[in-house]
Amino acid sequence: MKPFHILIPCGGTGGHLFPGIAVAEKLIEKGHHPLLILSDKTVDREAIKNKKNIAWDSLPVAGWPGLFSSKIISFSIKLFDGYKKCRSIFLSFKPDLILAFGGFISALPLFMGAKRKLPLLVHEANAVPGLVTQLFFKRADFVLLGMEECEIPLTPDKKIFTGIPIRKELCRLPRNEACQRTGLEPSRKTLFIFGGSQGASGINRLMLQLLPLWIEQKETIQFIHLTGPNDYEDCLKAYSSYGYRVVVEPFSHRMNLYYSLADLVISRAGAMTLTEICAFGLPSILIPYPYAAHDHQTKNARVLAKEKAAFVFEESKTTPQSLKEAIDLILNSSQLAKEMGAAAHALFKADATDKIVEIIERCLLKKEN
Ligand SMILES: CC(=O)N[C@H]1[C@@H](OP(=O)(O)OP(=O)(O)OC[C@H]2O[C@@H](n3ccc(=O)[nH]c3=O)[C@H](O)[C@@H]2O)O[C@H](CO)[C@@H](O)[C@@H]1O
Repeated sequence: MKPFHILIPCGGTGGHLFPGIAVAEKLIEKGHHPLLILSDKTVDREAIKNKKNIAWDSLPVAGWPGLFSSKIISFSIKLFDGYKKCRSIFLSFKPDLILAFGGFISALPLFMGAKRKLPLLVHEANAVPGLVTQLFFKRADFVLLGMEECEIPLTPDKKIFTGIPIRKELCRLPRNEACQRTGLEPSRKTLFIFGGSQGASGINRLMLQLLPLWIEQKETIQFIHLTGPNDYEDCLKAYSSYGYRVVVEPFSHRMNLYYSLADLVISRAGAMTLTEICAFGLPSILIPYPYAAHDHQTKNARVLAKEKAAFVFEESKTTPQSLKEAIDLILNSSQLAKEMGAAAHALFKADATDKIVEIIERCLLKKEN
């Protein structure tokens, strides 16, 4: 097959960007030329910085602020600049197909791709379709679903359940090796806490309130806590003041080490995070972000809860005591932990990347003929 140019808008947040990276790496392996379109946000720069082999550009656009928002003027200016930049990317890169992973960054490339009658693929990671999917699903050649539960009013031949592509470096390491590389101990129970790609102040707050309750288990437990940029110092100080064994980072590129060590994950319920929990077959306690659009994180979390793979806690009703009870229940019952992990692993679609690349190539061949 001749090499094609594939434009992949996937910036704005780790949950969109990491699947884009996974597909881009596979496309490069197959001799194609992908170009990722990112946003100007720090999280995008952080996530792409170790991927020197992947070409990317960025658009200066912002998310839709709402019609009556005071940010509507700055949104419009950015949209105009974004339009000009996007047009120049189309002129120089000459894409053959657009694969969009949703989020505000996808709208302009999909719009321009549609105007040029290019094949369009829209990947919807969540259990509820986001704004971009709602705007473009009718025009897309195929909508690719991260979760089968996502309802989109299309005939079954137009929507394909692919799952969510996972970065190839996210593979399990032996516990001893992961401990050596993190300074943690293999014999201790390990809680892995994080809040998606940008941290979660709600989860950080709950954990800080919880820390005094574990003092008696201090010698048998250890923590890995990715805080996001805002609460890093406070969290680090709190763990140190109680003398816990812990790794605290604002953002980490060592997710494979941490998933390999985790006995239990406590996290938000972003779609990419859930896919990774399932890939590693881990039990989890999910605290969905309460302000996510259409409460999609709660619906994502329910997909795991329905299979008894995760406990779901509503942030506003969660107390440190209720959270600790659930954590202790899972950590103290290896049978329960094993069953939850196995239920999570059964939900994992290991061939998501291959399937998406196959669909891309099928669309390109059809366009050629
Ligand atoms: C608040 C909100 O609306 N968040 C959305 C956003 O979340 P967000 O960007 O947080 O995405 P996810 O939770 O799905 O994924 C987070 C990703 O960041 C990685 N990671 C995280 C922390 C870290 O230190 N290092 C690191 O590499 C994780 O391994 C994972 O790959 O996009 C997701 C995909 O559409 C949605 O499901 C989420 O609901």
